[in-house]
Amino acid sequence: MEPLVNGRKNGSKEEEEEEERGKSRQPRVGERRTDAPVSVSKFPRRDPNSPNVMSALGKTNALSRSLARSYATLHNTPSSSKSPTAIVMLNMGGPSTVPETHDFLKNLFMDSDLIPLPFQSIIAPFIARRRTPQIEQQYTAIGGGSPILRYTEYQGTHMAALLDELHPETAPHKSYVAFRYAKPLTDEAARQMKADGVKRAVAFTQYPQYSCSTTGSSLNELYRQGRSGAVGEGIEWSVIDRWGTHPGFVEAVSQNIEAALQKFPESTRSETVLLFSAHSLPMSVVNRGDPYVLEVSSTVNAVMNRLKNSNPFRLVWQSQVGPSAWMGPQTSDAIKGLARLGKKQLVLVPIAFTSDHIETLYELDLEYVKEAKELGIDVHRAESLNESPVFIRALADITANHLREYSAGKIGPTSVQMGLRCPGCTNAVCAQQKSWFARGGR
Ligand SMILES: C=CC1=C(C)c2cc3[nH]c(cc4nc(cc5[nH]c(cc1n2)c(C)c5CCC(=O)O)C(CCC(=O)O)=C4C)c(C)c3C=C
Ligand code: FES
Ligand SMILES: [Fe+2]
Repeated sequence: MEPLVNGRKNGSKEEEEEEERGKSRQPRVGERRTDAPVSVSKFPRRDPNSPNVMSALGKTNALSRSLARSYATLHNTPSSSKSPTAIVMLNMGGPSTVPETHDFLKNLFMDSDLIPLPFQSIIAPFIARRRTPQIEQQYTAIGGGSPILRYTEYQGTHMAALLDELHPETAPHKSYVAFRYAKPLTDEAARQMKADGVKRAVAFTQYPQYSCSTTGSSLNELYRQGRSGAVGEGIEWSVIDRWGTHPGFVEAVSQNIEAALQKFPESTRSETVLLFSAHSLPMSVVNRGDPYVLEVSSTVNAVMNRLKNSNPFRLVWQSQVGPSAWMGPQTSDAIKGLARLGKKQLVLVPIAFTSDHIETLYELDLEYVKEAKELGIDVHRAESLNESPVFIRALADITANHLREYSAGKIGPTSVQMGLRCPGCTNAVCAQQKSWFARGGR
């Protein structure tokens, strides 16, 4: 981002003209819009000739100014004395620095919602210790840690700034990061919310597609914290539990795919295979009735519709851990298979995670891209959503719609789909969590 002066850039004539022109166009991230409800058309299509999404959207002085206008909110300091509406960004997190890797892995292997192990409290620390050197080496290779916290904070603060304008009735809004395995953990977010005197909170999963091993685990933890009073008393909770086919999210992903496709010669571009890659799930979880595989497939379908099926595609699965059976085909095997079938051009598309992390920066960029190149394939990866203004606008749109419909009594605290447990679920906490949130956290 460009440097800001007192939260606002020095105004130039060019900027003023841009502002004047802007009165007749769609608002950009952080810009005020009071005349109409948020709609799909506000997720602008990118210019296929421009090099990246930011410039296509006009990463202009006006955008910098509009972001600057929200500077106080960026630092998450609600300006009024009214307690903020909390938007709790749920995600797994990652070690921000290499030495945090062990604690991250220990928390991860201790989570029986993710990996149920016999004698978990004894075996989990042992596995975490054994796995730490290899994973530390991967975080070192991607620059010394996971960027998930940096991106989640960026996305959350910018989303909250937009929300103040899109839904002033519940302003001020403040985003809180609640990671499941890395700092800031859910209890840290709870402490901050309690200190801020929060009375209304939205649990907003940052996994677009629902899995009981990801969003479900985060909600179980939030339920434990909420029930214990750690977040404060008398909070009214609601949940945004999935949004894998939201038009703004689909648009943001599609724009990044289009940008990657531009890197291929026009004459052969349409032959490029789009390989959507999502974190795999153990077959035991799939067969329990977990909705993730179906929901990731729905995202892919929506993206391909938005791209007017311009290219052949497959959905493949990466990052399986351990010896048990996982959802396939594995990304690595799919690349080898496509090479064998004579495919020469490939775009790898991360589809189940919204910011860069070890799977994109290490597994896709360092392992699979290298592997594909060695097999004679020209390969590019679609960028992760990271700081995409189209994506941040989508986050704000999802939340504003949720708050609006909830206030109007059109929806309850949880989605209809969230009420249904997996047919094979034997986890009592899932039942307690779902009914606690369905009562608005009471
Ligand atoms: C949608 C995303 C993810 C699903 C679904 C998911 C399921 C899942 N994961 C494991 C085990 C591990 N995952 C690990 C890292 C990791 N997982 C995801 C996302 C999903 N996991 C991400 C984004 C990351 C990396 C975080 C980062 O900062 O980069 C790890 C640790 C790394 C390693 O040891 O390989 C494990 C272990 C299971 C068992 C599972 C489904 C049950
Ligand atoms: S495992 Fe899916 S609801 Fe419990
Ligand atoms: Fe994982």
